[in-house]
Amino acid sequence: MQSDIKEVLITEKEIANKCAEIGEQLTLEYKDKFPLLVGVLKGATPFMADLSRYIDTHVEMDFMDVSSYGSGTRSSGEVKILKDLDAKVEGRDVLIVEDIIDSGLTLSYLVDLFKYRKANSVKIVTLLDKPGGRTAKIKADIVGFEVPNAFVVGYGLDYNEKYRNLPYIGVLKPEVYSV
Ligand SMILES: O=P(O)(O)OC[C@H]1O[C@H](OP(=O)(O)OP(=O)(O)O)[C@H](O)[C@@H]1O
Ligand SMILES: Nc1nc2[nH]cnc2c(=O)[nH]1
Repeated sequence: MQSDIKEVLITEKEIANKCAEIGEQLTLEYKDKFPLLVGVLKGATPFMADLSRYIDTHVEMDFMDVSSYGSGTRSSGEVKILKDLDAKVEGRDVLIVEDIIDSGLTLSYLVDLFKYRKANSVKIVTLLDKPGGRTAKIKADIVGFEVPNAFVVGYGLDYNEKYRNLPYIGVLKPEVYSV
């Protein structure tokens, strides 16, 4: 698997340090608020797992599966709910935990949905931000790293369901992409 990687953009150590730093910030921000952490499946699972262990206050953890990507590297532009939350959102301080904001379509859909469901507050933490890919008007409250306008894989992010289990973020060799 690792021989398919052209370049490592963010190392395992850099990700771990960032999770600790953001976790500390969230601990202060959500002290005594019992926020609802919403992990967006499947890509955000490693970040949700690692980040949550650095938040030293009570949180509720739930997951939602929405998809705007079919197979490959292009957004279909249409967001579908594949799995909804178990938790009720009304009155809650919601923190959406994402692996990446690219076009912004997934997150702008989720923010609107949680506001419609009467959340007390809706914030976004994303490990990666790709501002060059943006089509929707959306900004994360907390960003781990900015990445260039290239398709990245690893640490939850896939290419055709592979590479999610890479411990770092990287870019694939061109010959790996199917045409
Ligand atoms: O800003 P956007 O252009 O909407 O892209 C971001 C979304 O795309 C990826 O999810 P994907 O739909 O590929 O599902 P996955 O996490 O299950 O791979 C990623 O995990 C984000 O949720
Ligand atoms: N794997 C992966 N999924 C994405 N979804 C939106 N942008 C990306 C990206 O760069 N890589």
